[in-house]
Amino acid sequence: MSEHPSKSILLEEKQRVYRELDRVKTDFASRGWFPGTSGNLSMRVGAFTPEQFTFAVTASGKDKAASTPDDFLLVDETGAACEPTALKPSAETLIHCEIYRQTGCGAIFHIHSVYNSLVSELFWDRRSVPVEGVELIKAFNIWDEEAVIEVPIVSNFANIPLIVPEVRDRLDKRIPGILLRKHGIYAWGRDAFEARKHLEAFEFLFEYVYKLKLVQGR
Ligand SMILES: CSC[C@@H](O)[C@@H](O)C(=O)COP(=O)(O)O
Ligand SMILES: [Zn+2]
Repeated sequence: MSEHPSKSILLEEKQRVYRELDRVKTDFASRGWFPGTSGNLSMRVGAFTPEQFTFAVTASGKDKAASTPDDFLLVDETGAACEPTALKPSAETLIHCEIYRQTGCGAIFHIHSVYNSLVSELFWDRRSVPVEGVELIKAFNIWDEEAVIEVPIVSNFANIPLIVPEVRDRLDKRIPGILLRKHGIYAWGRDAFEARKHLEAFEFLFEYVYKLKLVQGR
């Protein structure tokens, strides 16, 4: 049997990823994107196949505005810790696992915001948020004139494993994000830079969609 990739991950790579996640965490905390300890972040490390991969993820329930040596841990494709640790991975780690498996992306950022929660409920009946012809759609590398996109919304069960099959079924590889109803968004990209760019674009677009609906009164 071949060695799990986590075993060969260099200490330097792990430290580099932890530092990068810490910078993102500090930035998002300053924007108020982690209310009440919500949200979680992850970045992949080492080799990837859909069957076997490793990623660094935020520990569960931490104050995400603080930086401590206990903020992150490495987990495998099943969400289990790769090293002996007292830390608990994010309660939503299995959602990260599924997104990595489906997309092979390099980073996944999850935040709760008022606008992403509002649109996830306003458009729940159609199970997606339509965004029509807004320039920032280009942040998703979609360049069509007056592009129309639909951002998928899935159920928000308290039992996280129940959410995973819905994520698998509804994830649209053209759209680097998925909403959980009245909960928040998962956005991803090939690296931390791209995942952050996508998340910022989603948050802009959700505020736009919500406010447009409000002023149009429909
Ligand atoms: C504290 S409310 C938010 C949580 O229930 C959850 O949705 C969340 O985003 C953070 O969970 P965590 O286990 O810290 O990663
Ligand atoms: Zn959450």
